[in-house]
Amino acid sequence: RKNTRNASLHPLWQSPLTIPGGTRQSPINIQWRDSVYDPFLKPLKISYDPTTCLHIWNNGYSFLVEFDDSTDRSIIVGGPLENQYRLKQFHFHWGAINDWGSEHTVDSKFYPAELHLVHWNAVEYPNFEEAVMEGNGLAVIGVFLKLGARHEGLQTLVDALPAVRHKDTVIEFDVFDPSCLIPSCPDYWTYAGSLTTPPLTESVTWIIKKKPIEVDEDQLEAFRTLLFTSDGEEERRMVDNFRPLQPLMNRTVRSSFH
Ligand SMILES: NS(=O)(=O)c1ccc(B(O)O)cc1
Ligand SMILES: [Zn+2]
Repeated sequence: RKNTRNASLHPLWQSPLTIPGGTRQSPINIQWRDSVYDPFLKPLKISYDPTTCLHIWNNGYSFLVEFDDSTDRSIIVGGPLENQYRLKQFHFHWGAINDWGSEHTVDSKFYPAELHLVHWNAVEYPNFEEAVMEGNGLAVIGVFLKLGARHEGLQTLVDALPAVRHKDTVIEFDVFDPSCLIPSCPDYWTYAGSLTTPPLTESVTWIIKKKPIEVDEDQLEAFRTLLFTSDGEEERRMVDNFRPLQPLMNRTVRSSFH
């Protein structure tokens, strides 16, 4: 029988690789020499309250650490942002092997994994679901992970992963300060983009940190022990949960540094 599968569907998400009519899709390759230094970009100010941490869960795409976003206790402000944004969750994307795994690339180089800290514009919108639909609704900080020294802050997450091995499992996670996962170097790139998993809405101001954090092989391997599948289903290892690169189209990537 002719393969009638739609070749442009991404195997992982059974969704279009590109949004028809999409002009600001993510992820993209960041060509360092094409990025434009913007002297008006402010430093990004990050203030998280570790007690807003709620739980870790496996949603079948990644594992997410979710936060209480009912108040302004965990927020970011400044950088390219006109308002302050509330932290809702963070999660990762990674590969089956260390040669790939990140969603964004820098000069076409993949990192073995990428952290996304997802925030929404609580000044202009009543909740996350509304903000997801708006061009300035979300701000996601991207942090690259590279193979190196063991990351003690990440280890507390890694130790919890066996409890969320299957899709739709969740465990309580009372105190965690995600700023330990963000490099102290203030340098970042920023551009207008989208969510990288469905609903792929073009509502994200991306803030990609120039410096990666270091994690060790065992910590990356721990990510790869997670499953896309629910308990009782045939096991499929959660790896390569990153979206293919999307066209830059009519966008400029700005840098906060020379
Ligand atoms: N991978 S991502 O940070 O672009 C992202 C964030 C949130 C959601 B979502 O809440 O559906 C989807 C993708
Ligand atoms: Zn993501």
